[in-house]
Amino acid sequence: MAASKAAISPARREAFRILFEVERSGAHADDLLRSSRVDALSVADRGLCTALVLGVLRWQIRLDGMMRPLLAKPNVRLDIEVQTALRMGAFQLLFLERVPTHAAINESVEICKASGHSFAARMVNAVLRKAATWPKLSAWRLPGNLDAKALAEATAHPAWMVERWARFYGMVAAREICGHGQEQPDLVVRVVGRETEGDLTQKGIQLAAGGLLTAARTVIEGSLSAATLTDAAVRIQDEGSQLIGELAAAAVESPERILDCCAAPGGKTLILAERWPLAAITALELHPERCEALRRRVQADAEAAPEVYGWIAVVHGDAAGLNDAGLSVAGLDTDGVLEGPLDGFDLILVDVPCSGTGTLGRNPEIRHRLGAADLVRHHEQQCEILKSVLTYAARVTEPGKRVRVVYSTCSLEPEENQDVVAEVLSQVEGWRQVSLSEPISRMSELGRLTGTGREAIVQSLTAEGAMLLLPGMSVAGTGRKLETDGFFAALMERVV
Ligand SMILES: C[S@@+](CC[C@H](N)C(=O)[O-])C[C@H]1O[C@@H](n2cnc3c(N)ncnc32)[C@H](O)[C@@H]1O
Repeated sequence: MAASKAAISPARREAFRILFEVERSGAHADDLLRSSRVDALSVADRGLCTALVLGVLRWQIRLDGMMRPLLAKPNVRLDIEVQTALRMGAFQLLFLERVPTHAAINESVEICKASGHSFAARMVNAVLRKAATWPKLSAWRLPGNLDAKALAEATAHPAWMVERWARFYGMVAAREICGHGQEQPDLVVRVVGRETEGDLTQKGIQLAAGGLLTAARTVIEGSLSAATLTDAAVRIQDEGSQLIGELAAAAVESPERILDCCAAPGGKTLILAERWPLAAITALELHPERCEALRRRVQADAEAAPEVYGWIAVVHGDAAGLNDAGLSVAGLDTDGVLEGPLDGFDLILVDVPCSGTGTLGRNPEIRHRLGAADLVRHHEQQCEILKSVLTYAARVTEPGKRVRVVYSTCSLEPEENQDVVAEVLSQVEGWRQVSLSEPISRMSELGRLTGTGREAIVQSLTAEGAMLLLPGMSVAGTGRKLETDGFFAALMERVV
């Protein structure tokens, strides 16, 4: 329910609306923060709104744990509106140095009333007055010597998640992952076209070199509104995600036909197009709305930077059903520019839907929704997609022709990563896993990796030659930490 009283500042009103929606409908905060409503706020209000939304979601487990004992009935589930007003108030009191105590408390009380929950206003007021006496957490530092459960509590992560990371990757890595999950990730962009960096500087946006990739830029000053993004052909995309696109692009020396199997919103499709403007790219997406949005995006980007786009066909279809249905112009809803049959691919990217546990800094709400049982569901869906793609690719490719497939996720969970690759390779004939070292060397030779980028990737290679980027990890010999989301990529090829 919207909170609309004038006594509530626009930033807090919008933050409340987004947090309510995230909790009620399962929407992603990141999507809602990029809406035109947020764009319409002043720069300062946009900053406060973003800090409130992401901060509350990051610290929610800890905030709830601190406030629960103050409630008359600590185990009763509060209405979302009341719970959200409490979380917003407590977050401001504990983490935001420049928000006056009275503003944090009074506006939370007003939000509670304006959302139709006047009966809870006194309780919200009393709990937040108590919270105002607690020591600030804004200079938060992780204490040493924590076990996984204590680490989870200190960093507001679910214990089951942290216990798994500690088991798979060790306590040092678990600490780094959790620490990264509590920080605001860098805003990273990819600037496409020739004069756009200069355009951005004129608009007050300052960029610095990327950490891993020479084509990436970190925004160090200024605010990117939707208008800036459209005008300047600049795309917001985490560097880890850009890296997967770059790795896929470097997996085959000179691909002519590329299939991007799970393509929307299109970040990696557009990198493939940028790197191989002469290749015919088919971007497949299951969900009609996401497919339509991708089609519009491809069109807009091609108009903004025509020199880097060749042939991209956006196709609505199911990667898990490829082997039965195949890809055909007639059977699928295409953008009408297809020529010839959709087969004979030499490069395929399978960027499957996943739990997203590598992206908790950017998408903090994932930790509140995901359960251990969801990993089983993801694993089954991922195996189904990869198996369908490998079987289909082998069937439609001429004998003797090499096909390479990059499988990727933004998950840190073995069930979604190497377990999927191993299980599917044990079920299909004629495919093997190969090391990513060759595409990495190619990227290095082409000057696409920074020194830190090369170190980070080499350090992240598994025994099978897959890559697992753990967010927050220290990059050996550079004194730097990995600032990107976590990603997994594995390369497979058809045995010829
Ligand atoms: C991780 S996202 C892909 C991100 C994208 N590659 C990018 O870089 O922007 C996974 C996408 O796969 C789509 N998807 C899910 N199941 C699918 C299926 N069976 N076939 C095709 N696409 C699917 C989802 O709707 C979602 O858009």
